[in-house]
Amino acid sequence: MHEVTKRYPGGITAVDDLDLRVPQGAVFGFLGPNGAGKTTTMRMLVGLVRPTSGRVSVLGQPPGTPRQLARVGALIESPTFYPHLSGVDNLRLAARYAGVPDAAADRALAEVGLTGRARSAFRTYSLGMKQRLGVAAALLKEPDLLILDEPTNGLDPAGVAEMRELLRSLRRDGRTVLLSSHVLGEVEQVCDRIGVINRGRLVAEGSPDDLRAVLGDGSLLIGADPVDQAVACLRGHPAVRAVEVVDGRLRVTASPTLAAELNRRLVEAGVDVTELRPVRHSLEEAFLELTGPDQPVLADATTTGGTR
Ligand SMILES: Nc1ncnc2c1ncn2[C@@H]1O[C@H](COP(=O)(O)OP(=O)(O)OP(=O)(O)O)[C@@H](O)[C@H]1O
Repeated sequence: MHEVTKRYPGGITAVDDLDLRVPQGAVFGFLGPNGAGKTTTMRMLVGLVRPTSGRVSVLGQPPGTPRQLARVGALIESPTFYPHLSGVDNLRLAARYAGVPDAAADRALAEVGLTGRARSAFRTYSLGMKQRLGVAAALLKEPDLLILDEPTNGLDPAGVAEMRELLRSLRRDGRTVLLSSHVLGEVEQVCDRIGVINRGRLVAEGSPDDLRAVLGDGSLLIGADPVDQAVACLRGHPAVRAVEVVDGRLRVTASPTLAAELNRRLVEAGVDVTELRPVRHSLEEAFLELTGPDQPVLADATTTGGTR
């Protein structure tokens, strides 16, 4: 999508000049706090909401057309399943509705790991199983793009773990998935790329490592003897922003890529280095920084070869 803005009647700008490209074969995490504009964006991708301005193209086609919808599987609203019917019967109904053979229901159930409970009534499913059945419904048409809006929302830790495993297997199968979440650890663990959205704007985009990197230095933990001499030596280095002593070790605010150089300097200064390891930003820290009140705009949404 290119320069897409959505203003709702009443004046709320839910999406603000958004550029987004999802590379084919990637699991793309769309991360943002509540109200950031994720659902609105996803609804625009399947033609449920019309953008106020800008261009949306999904798999090379405008959203919401029958040809486009045939290639996209979406779990945006909770799907309605009949509580008294089994998982497989619910899916077979959905398959008929989608115009695909019954066998697609069995295949999709296997893909989400529900074959063992296929014949149990939907009402007996845990929330996590219900959610995975929703993903199975979205997979019925063997879509080229799968859109999942907050698939882990409301799940208990076991349900979250199962969903994570499912997302990993979709990734292994080479499926293109756009997934929204505010569950940071989940996105970090299953996504190849992450776009962070805040107040309708893309504030950062890249791999989980890219996101940590753009947030600056990170730090290094160094065990050194004598400590005072090590502190004096490192404070003199132009790329070191701060040195603190924590529990007898040095916490050095500097890029982890400087590890070898700092080690050499210390040794040359006659300091024994007993330990040296990078302390990386967690994605959570990155996310909170990016979605805080004074967040920088770091988006580089110009990746090539996109699905849209
Ligand atoms: N139909 C609507 N009419 C008016 N305002 C809306 C409508 N739908 C969403 N909004 C507003 O647009 C903004 C973005 O909402 P959206 O649901 O897209 O965000 P979100 O990132 O998906 O958040 P959440 O995680 O809470 O669902 C919010 O301020 C929301 O109140």
